[in-house]
Formats: sequence, structure tokens, C-alpha cells
Amino acid sequence: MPVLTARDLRLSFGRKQALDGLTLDAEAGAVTALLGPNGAGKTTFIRCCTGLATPDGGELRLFDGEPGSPEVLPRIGLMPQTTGAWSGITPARLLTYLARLYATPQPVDELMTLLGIDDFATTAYRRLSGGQQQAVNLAGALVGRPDLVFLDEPSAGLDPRSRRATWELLARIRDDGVGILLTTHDMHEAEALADRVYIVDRGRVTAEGTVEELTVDGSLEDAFLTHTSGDRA
Ligand SMILES: Nc1ncnc2c1ncn2[C@@H]1O[C@H](COP(=O)(O)OP(=O)(O)OP(=O)(O)O)[C@@H](O)[C@H]1O
Repeated sequence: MPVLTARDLRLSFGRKQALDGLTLDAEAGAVTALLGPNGAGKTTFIRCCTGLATPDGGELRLFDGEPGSPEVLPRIGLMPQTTGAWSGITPARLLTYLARLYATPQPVDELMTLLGIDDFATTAYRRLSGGQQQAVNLAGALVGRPDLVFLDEPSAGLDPRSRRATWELLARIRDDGVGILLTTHDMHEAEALADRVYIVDRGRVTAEGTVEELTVDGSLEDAFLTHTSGDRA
């Protein structure tokens, strides 16, 4: 039973057709990966799912409800590419604040230890390295114990050890039954994590399947290159 269904989604910004018939499903307890060139519409899709943008047409349902509705919002988490967190706030204070927005949050201390945030928990957000900010952003997406979490390039800029730790955490959360929808440009990340991959080009899905299915004739990168145009959407 999908926790997210998108059918023929369309959204244009002026003459730019960011979503052009996008259709996909995401399941509980599974990682759904969106691969696609820059400008393919991946972030726009996540913005629609989290109620930050409204499609012009098509159907989008989360837990059989409307994106952005009061029934759906408490059940989802979002890790955007950039958060715009208050620059002076510390990770400990930010996460404590976010935890208070949820009925049964994950204990902040536990989450900070899991994600290796303890070492910089009291450093101002603006002084953190890119990878440290990523860890805090991921913690912010998970603190409300979401049933479905959207991660926009979750391991971009992480060093190999942090990236591995993030993958292990995501696999554990998935095994606990959480649905994870992520975008990535990292083929290894998709291979390591994805239960189902959608290749998106110019606002629509051009190929889909498990990693095994998509790599019958070559690598995942080969599949990406075959099913994307190279033109900027
Ligand atoms: N608010 C907006 N106003 C105008 N154009 C927009 C807006 N948001 C997105 N677009 C355009 O829609 C297209 C899709 O952008 P989107 O950010 O969804 O791509 P993406 O697949 O996430 O790319 P990347 O891999 O680089 O993050 C791009 O051409 C982008 O310029």
C-alpha cells in the first residue's frame, strides 16, 4: 500500500514546465530514490509533497490525504537542500525547538549522538562545516518520528565515514517501517539504499525499477545516461 501516490503531476513556472506528467509511488518501509539531471524537477516534486508548492494539475496523495493538510504534515519530515536555519542558533537549541513542535518526538540527545552532532552541539549553525550542517538538517527531518521523510540530497558534501553512517541510519529507519523518498546524484547511494529508483528527466519519469532491473544492461550510471537527455529542462 503506497504512502504516496503522484499521478500525472504538472507544474509550470512561467514557460518553464518543471513537472510534466510526473507519476510515481512511494511505499512504507522502503527507500524510493529519484535520480535526474540538474533542473529535472526533483526538488519541485518534494516541495509539492510537503505543501510548499501546489501542482497545476494531476493528483498527489500522501497517506490518502492532501499534501500540506493538518492530518498529513505531522506525519512527514523534510530535509531540504538548504534550510535557512537561524544563523546564530546552536544545533542543540534548534533541535530542542523543533522537537517541541511534535507530540512524540525522538529524544534530542539520542538523535544528536546517533548523527555525531554532540561534538558541535553548542556551536552556532553558521560556523558549522557543510557536512555538520547536513547532519543537523537530517536530524531536523527525523526528530518528529515521521512516517514518511523527504531527503533532498542527504549525503551531498559528507565525508565517506559520515556518508556511511547516514546510510546506516537511513537503512535502520527504513527497516523500522518509515518511508524514505530521497533525491541523489550519487549512484552508489542509490545502489546502497534504494528499493525502487525513478529516473526523472524534464519533469517526468523516464525509467523505473529496482537497481537490479535498471542495471541488467550496464551500470546505474549507464541507465541514468540512457534515460536522461542532457538538455537542461
Ligand atoms: N520558484 C521557481 N520559479 C521559477 N522556476 C523554478 C522555480 N522552482 C524551480 N524552478 C525551475 O524548475 C526546474 C526544476 O527545478 P528543480 O529545483 O525541481 O530541479 P532539481 O531536479 O531538483 O535539480 P537539482 O538536481 O539541480 O537540485 C528548473 O528549471 C528550475 O529553474
